[in-house]
Amino acid sequence: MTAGRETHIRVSEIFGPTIQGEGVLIGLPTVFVRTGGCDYRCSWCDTLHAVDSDYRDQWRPMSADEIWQEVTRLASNRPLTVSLSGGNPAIQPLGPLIERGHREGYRFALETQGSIAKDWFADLDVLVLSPKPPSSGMETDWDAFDACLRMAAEKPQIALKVVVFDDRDYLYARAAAARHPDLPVYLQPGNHTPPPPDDDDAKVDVDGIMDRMLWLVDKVTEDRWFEVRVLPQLHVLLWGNKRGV
Ligand SMILES: C[S@@+](CC[C@H](N)C(=O)[O-])C[C@H]1O[C@@H](n2cnc3c(N)ncnc32)[C@H](O)[C@@H]1O
Ligand SMILES: Nc1nc2[nH]cc(C(=O)O)c2c(=O)[nH]1
Ligand code: SF4
Ligand SMILES: [Mg+2]
Repeated sequence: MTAGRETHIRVSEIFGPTIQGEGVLIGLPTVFVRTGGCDYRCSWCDTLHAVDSDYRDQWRPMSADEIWQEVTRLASNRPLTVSLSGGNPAIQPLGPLIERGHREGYRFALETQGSIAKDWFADLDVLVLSPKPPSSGMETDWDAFDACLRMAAEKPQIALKVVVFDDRDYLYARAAAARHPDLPVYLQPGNHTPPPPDDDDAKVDVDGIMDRMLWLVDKVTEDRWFEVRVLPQLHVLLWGNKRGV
């Protein structure tokens, strides 16, 4: 691998401004930089076009400079929060991009499952850690997760976000929250109708997601779990399974 390639970031898509549809920054205008490639393969992943290597030919190695030009063009040079997602963006060398954006007054939030720790996590403004519950088919490596927290070194704002499909997932979320009593926790009802990567118009069962949302609200209130927040994926309610929003 050449030195140049090591500094390049594999990008699946850059889009926005839109609003952040999930978790701690919900509703906030943002531009997304979605990287390509993931060390996980969750059974219900809604972003397979940035995970499955079948879509590799759609991912482009870009320099921090090239990405920055596109972000600032989309934002009309008005500083905003940039959301880094994927795939697993922690695989990519994002440090120089964050440094560049900070110099121009932008903020950075990152979404990752917590399986890979990077020293540049400490430069983020917001770190969203989204460990994966049993329904995903993935196993959580809590040592790796703890390494992510150590790398963040209490500098960014940190939130836990757990997708919940069923009772086992809910119990997993409770255990994850108990393990990290100082972190704010967001529960997100799973979308059981994630898009096949090639079908932008794939229908979403919004009623089904709302049923799961209501079930989750019942669970937390019955359990007197009063520190948690329960939020649907707002962008899915607004735009369904459409890509790039
Ligand atoms: C596509 S992932 C990319 C970032 C990173 N790989 C992660 O999982 O945190 C962004 C967020 O979408 C969530 N997500 C993925 N598929 C979903 C689905 N079918 N329903 C609800 N949330 C989903 C993930 O759990 C994660 O919190
Ligand atoms: N609007 C909007 N909000 C989001 N929050 C997390 C997203 C993601 O796919 O990581 C996402 C996304 O794709 N769009
Ligand atoms: S970790 Fe995130 S991007 Fe990777 S497969 Fe799971 S939900 Fe999709
Ligand atoms: Mg998404």
